[in-house]
Amino acid sequence: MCGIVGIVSSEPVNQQIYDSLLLLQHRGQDSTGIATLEGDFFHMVKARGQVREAYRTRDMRQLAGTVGLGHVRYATRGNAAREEEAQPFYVGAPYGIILVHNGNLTNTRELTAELYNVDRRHLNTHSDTELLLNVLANELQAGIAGLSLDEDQIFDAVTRVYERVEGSYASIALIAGYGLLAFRDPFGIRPLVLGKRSGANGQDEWIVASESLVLESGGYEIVRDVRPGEAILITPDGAMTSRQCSTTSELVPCAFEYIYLARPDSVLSGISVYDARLRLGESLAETVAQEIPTGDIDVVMPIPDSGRPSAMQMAQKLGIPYREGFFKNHYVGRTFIMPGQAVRKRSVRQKLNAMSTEFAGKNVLLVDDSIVRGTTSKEIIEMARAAGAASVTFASAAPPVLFPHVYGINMPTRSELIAHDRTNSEINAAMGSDRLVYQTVDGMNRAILGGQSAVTRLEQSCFTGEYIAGNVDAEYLAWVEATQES
Ligand SMILES: O=P(O)(O)OC[C@H]1O[C@H](OP(=O)(O)OP(=O)(O)O)[C@H](O)[C@@H]1O
Ligand SMILES: NC(=O)CC[C@H](N)C(=O)O
Ligand SMILES: [Mg+2]
Repeated sequence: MCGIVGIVSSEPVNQQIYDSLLLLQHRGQDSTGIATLEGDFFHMVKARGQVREAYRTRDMRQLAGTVGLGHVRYATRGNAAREEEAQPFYVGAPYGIILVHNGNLTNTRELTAELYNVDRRHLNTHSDTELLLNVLANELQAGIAGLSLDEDQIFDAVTRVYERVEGSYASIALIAGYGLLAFRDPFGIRPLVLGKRSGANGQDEWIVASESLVLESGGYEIVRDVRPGEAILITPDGAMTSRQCSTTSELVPCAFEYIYLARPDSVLSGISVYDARLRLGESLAETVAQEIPTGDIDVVMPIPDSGRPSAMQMAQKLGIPYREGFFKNHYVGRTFIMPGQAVRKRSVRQKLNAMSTEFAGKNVLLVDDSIVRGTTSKEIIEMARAAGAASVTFASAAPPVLFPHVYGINMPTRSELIAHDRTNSEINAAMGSDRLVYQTVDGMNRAILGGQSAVTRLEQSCFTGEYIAGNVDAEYLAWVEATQES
């Protein structure tokens, strides 16, 4: 999961893109980049770290132009620390293309070989985004008849990208001289939302971004989600056209967006993230009520931040007081998306502090959105006990994470998942809790999909092991595990 944004405006876009990236920071903390198109020229600034520390005033001044895009990275392929892998990526031919990508490609080995052996293209990193850009460039090049490029040629090139590339990819590109191109993989695994507003001169101004909250904050009307398998082309003067470029498509958005990744105030594929989290809490409360006798729990407590909506709803449903016992240092950032286990472990302690007065002598029910490696929960349970809790029950609003996630969330190896190959009581023992309750897969589906009909199924491979896109088999998973860099 990364955050992406692209804007076509009647005014300079540098500040708007910066502001949008700040709003998407929760989707990636490794590196960030902004590119703008001024006439036929691109300007680009990329840096490691978070948005606030990455850009200087002189960088912002350099980013002239009324069309642009930006990225915050959470690495899933390649190396989080390598600055050359920060996005956007650029190729000089044909025309000059700059691209950002949220997602993860699954046929990178095949694409790497084809790009070298057949297309004669040089790759300078291990990033799958560089592959995606080169496939797009190659297909654009293949479709050129004369000197210039037209709409049909661009859309046809995207159709060929869909035929060659597997995995998940919500993507935005700038093509020098032509404008902005956005496309979303045929399953729409990662989110992409389209918005519009009227500029000071009456020109239509457009935005495409990972999450709807960016559109609302910029004063854009939410037009719709970019459809799975669709491409959208916007010229610098604000003319928008779209085409369904994939012959097959079905919207199957990633369940983990609703559980953890997205901000609660976003609506993705027509489903409010906040409402989904409330419903996850409601469904989890039903399981808790079946497994734990009433009166055994004194208080329900959330693990901030993402566990909060589910915990609130659980407390209400169970009729047990809701209390906040852990307080968060907001300057630490999200722990799960940090690269490397040592830094993740250290950061949990720096980030959360247990307030003894809330724990002393109490039987607490701690609620988190998910347990992945168990880094957060182990530390937290220890902290709750040290603060005087009489007993600690832990509840996860997501089902056990049993399988690697290969579509844009960095949980690639089975051995690092605390639930892998363990029974519930073994996980409970490994975490150090007195009792452990998980959401069921059915409960999760009902909760996230509840109350709407546009989405009928979710990408939920990390819970079920069923991979919808690409040829993800045992051999592939073993290869991913063996080549994981960060
Ligand atoms: O089992 P683990 O491997 O520890 O991963 C799961 C934890 O990581 C996330 O928190 P994070 O600190 O990233 O973000 P948050 O502040 O939004 O909860 C998530 O909310 C869980 O608390
Ligand atoms: N989380 C993502 O969307 C990552 C994008 C891309 N796979 C990278 O590693 O840079
Ligand atoms: Mg958390």
